[in-house]
Amino acid sequence: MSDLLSEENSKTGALPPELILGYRYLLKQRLGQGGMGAVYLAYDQRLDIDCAIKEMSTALLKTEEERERARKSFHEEAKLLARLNHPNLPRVTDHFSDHGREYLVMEFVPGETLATILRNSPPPWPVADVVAFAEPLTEVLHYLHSRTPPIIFRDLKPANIMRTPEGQVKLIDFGIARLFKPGQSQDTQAFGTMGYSAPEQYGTGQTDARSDVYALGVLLHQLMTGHDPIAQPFNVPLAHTINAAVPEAISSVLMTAMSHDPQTRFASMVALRRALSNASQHSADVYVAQRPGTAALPNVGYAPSAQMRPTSQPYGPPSSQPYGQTGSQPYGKPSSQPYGQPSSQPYGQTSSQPYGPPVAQPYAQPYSPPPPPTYAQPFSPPAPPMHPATHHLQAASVPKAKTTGVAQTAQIMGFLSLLLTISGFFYEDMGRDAGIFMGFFGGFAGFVSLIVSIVAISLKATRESIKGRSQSVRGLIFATVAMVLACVVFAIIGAANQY
Ligand SMILES: Nc1ncnc2c1ncn2[C@@H]1O[C@H](COP(=O)(O)OP(=O)(O)OP(=O)(O)O)[C@@H](O)[C@H]1O
Repeated sequence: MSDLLSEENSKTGALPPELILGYRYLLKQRLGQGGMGAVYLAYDQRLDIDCAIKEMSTALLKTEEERERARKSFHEEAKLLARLNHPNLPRVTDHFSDHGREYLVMEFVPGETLATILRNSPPPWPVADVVAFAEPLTEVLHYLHSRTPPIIFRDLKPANIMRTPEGQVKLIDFGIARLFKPGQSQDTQAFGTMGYSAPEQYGTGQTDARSDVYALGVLLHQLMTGHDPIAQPFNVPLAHTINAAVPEAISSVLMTAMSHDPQTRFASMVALRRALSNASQHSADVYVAQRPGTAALPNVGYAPSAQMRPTSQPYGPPSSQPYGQTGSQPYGKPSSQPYGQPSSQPYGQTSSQPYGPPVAQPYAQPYSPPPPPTYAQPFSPPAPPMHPATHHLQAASVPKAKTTGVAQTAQIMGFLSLLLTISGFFYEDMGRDAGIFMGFFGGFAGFVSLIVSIVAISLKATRESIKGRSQSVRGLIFATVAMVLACVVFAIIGAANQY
């Protein structure tokens, strides 16, 4: 034991269960192991709750000066992280040093990493689910970018995103471990994962919010197409050329996000989110066409599905990450491990492994590469985010004419009835009888369009189409106003008649 904790021992992740760290945290099991450190599930004896503890060692750093600098930066960054408060980030609650190692204590996030989810439910996922999944990510990244000073995540990838059984998404790795990697402590030096990280992270360029925009673009592209970004970093084909179910408008948004030149990317998460939302609204009819056939992972964005519920683990809350399959890659190096293949360096293959043998990962649905992509337009200047003419490319087979047709009729009828009723107000010019006729006819037409609007809203396909929904609601409003105005016209004409 003393050997495991000796300051010379650079190995992390070897602490046994039942060990008490910092006079407070009872170790339960190891959750993951990366290049620079390990993460444990522990029990906080003071607060009576589970927590996750990240362990990092300074032993790889050569000089005492470097080690001291890393320790100092670690405690400074830990304090910065402790000030963060966002539902999509685990709370950082403590940090301490013990036997030459540094520890960061944070909220334990039950559930699975996106890397694990992808192995069990390989992409492509339904476009609408990916857009829903992107929402909390854009929110939390915007939160980080709007801190003072801004926090750039810089290593957004499936292994650093967790999803709780309730469907909540959390970013888990702030890259604090880079401080313990020789030569990686400066912002200007390479830090990230090849394939996901923006080109400027590997050159002399300074990273900013747009570097995270790039990584999110890559991730969403992977979820919508199944294309492995690690295979050919910085050369991602247009999403709709790999998966025809991706509307061109969304494909174009992703291309803008993944532009090589940060200047031509979306400037912020807010801009990316807005563009995605616009593109998906305009493609709403396309979604209706896609969803029945492509629901590979229903409700992946928020609601827990049986597929994603963690299996029970010997120690308390579940970890679906078997030992040795961290899914994370050393920073700055291209990965040689595509998703869906087990790690080539599993822990626990020897009997001396403190945590027992590794759990076999069920690779029931191994990653199958997408059809050979066409690199027809790799990184040509991004097209404008929306192409209205192409939004209906996939919609030929949708019962669109019927559904949005009803909604459209409701809207037009409602509007006409409103015009008729309003013209009743001009009875003095038209004559009393014409005014009564307009009021009566407008009110009656309003009543009919009210019924048509209610029918439109009750149709499932209309409800699923954003355009259909808004048309029916407009029809409903026009019709109601027309009926109310018709009553007003009668009242006015009636009153004028008495005098
Ligand atoms: N707060 C947390 N709650 C639950 N599990 C966590 C938490 N943080 C990390 N984990 C688990 O530990 C694994 C490794 O975590 P993390 O990504 O922070 O370390 P790493 O891959 O070693 O990172 P680094 O890139 O910093 O070396 C994750 O894949 C996840 O399964």
